[in-house]
Amino acid sequence: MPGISGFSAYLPPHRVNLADWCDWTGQPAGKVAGVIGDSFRMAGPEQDVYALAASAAVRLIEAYDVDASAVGMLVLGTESASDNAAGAVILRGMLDDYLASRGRAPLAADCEVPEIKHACLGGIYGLKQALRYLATDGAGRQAIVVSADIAEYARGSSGEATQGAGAVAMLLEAEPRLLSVDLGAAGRASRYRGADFRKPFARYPGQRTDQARPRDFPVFNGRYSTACYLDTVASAFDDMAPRPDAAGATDWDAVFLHRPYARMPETAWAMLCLRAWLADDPHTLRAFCHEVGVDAVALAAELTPGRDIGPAGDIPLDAERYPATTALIRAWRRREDYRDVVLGRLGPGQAAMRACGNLYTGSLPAWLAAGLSEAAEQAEPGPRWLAIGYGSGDAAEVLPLTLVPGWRAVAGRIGFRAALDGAVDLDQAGYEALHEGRMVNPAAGNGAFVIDHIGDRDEPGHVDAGIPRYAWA
Ligand SMILES: CC(C)(COP(=O)([O-])OP(=O)([O-])OC[C@H]1O[C@@H](n2cnc3c(N)ncnc32)[C@H](O)[C@@H]1OP(=O)([O-])[O-])[C@@H](O)C(=O)NCCC(=O)NCCSC(=O)C[C@@](C)(O)CC(=O)[O-]
Repeated sequence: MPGISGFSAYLPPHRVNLADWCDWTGQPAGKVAGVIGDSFRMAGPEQDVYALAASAAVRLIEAYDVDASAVGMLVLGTESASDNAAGAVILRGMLDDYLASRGRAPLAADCEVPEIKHACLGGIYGLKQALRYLATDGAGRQAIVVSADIAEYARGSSGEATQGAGAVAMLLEAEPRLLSVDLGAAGRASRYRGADFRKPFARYPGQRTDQARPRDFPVFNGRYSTACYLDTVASAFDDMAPRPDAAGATDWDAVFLHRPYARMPETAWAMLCLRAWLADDPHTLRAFCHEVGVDAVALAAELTPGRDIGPAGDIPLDAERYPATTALIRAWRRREDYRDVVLGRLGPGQAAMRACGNLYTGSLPAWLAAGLSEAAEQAEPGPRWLAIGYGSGDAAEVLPLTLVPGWRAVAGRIGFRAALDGAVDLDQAGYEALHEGRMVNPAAGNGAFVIDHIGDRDEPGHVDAGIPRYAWA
């Protein structure tokens, strides 16, 4: 069964500490630390998403001594594309230049180079495409999948604390050295709803200039998007074929979910656990509902995926959309068994992830990489892992994974903690400057791609206006 043989991560050095950000903005530090995390990274104007992606891919090639000529597919999953023609081929160009500068062979001439977009799910869709390639016409080859994004929200919006930037590259093989991926047992779901989270161009073709937005930041209904996440993840979970080695619906050794901020995966997993509890032992769940004053019938209705979650709008989950579920989860958090059943099953690597922010497509691969790095230092982690990807718009994928024999030595090469090193903390002026696309001290470099210059020629025979040229610095 094909799967994952390596991970590498690249995060740009500019860092915003959320405690500082709370001081600058007057947001409640206790809530932000409890719900969101510790910090996030920002790309400087000298780095676009292709520079981030190539920086992660170079780390992968070096860490796993990849023979680029054996790579038959290079996929880029991103929702931060700055070129609407092609994307992964730009990444390919940077990798070929890097390899040539070291006297090494370029990527194979027959390497496929798709860029895939579906909000935060593009990298997981890319992973599935590459696994199918390895299982069919790409037999005997390797594939690289890079998930890279720059997650920015307008200042003053509810998403501002959940920004981030970075890239995670994965090496895939038919005989994986870290995790096999059981595509045959995977679950998936998608549906079209109203405006949960979109990124229309700042000025839509044909739109009047005075109606244009200043930047193409996301247009989103934050709290509505959390309800979409919960509902579609539950649908994809139900779509998963039962595995013979999984005793119960939630009987996994470690679960990893798309992680826009710390609390979101916890709530989603707690809800999936409640559904399993309702199916396996409705009597004790009803008794618990009674004890804490939650309507058990309303709870059962809320736990059924695919129901009408109402129109988009800024309503908290505990108001009209999931009142019984959130009340019960809050009560469950105070019980001892919540620690084992819910928190104890969420994957390792969470402390490292609190420092990352939302990496959009890179968020779930980063958690897997952080989890493997941390698990490699633990006694004997259980082998049955589950990855749950989600992308607004909205769609979810559930992938059963298995740690393969010998994974520990290979996980030691991921070095996720090292990828977090070298951060440069921003002050308020620096944060605001970067957010507005102005240069503060260029912090990239020391082994990363940067934009060297942007072409400006627009004459016959010499047209490169707007096309970035990159340098390895
Ligand atoms: C998601 C929101 C709206 C959350 O914004 P918010 O203001 O934190 O929302 P809230 O008021 O509903 O509170 C959330 C939690 O904070 C708790 N809380 C309240 N007060 C306190 C306090 N004093 N101390 C401690 N905790 C406190 C509150 O009780 C609740 O916890 P719960 O018990 O329900 O889990 C915001 O972060 C946002 O707009 N984010 C951007 C959108 C987003 O991340 N959506 C997530 C789902 S969609 C997704 O993941 C896809 C995405 C975004 O990554 C994009 C893509 O796919 O491309």
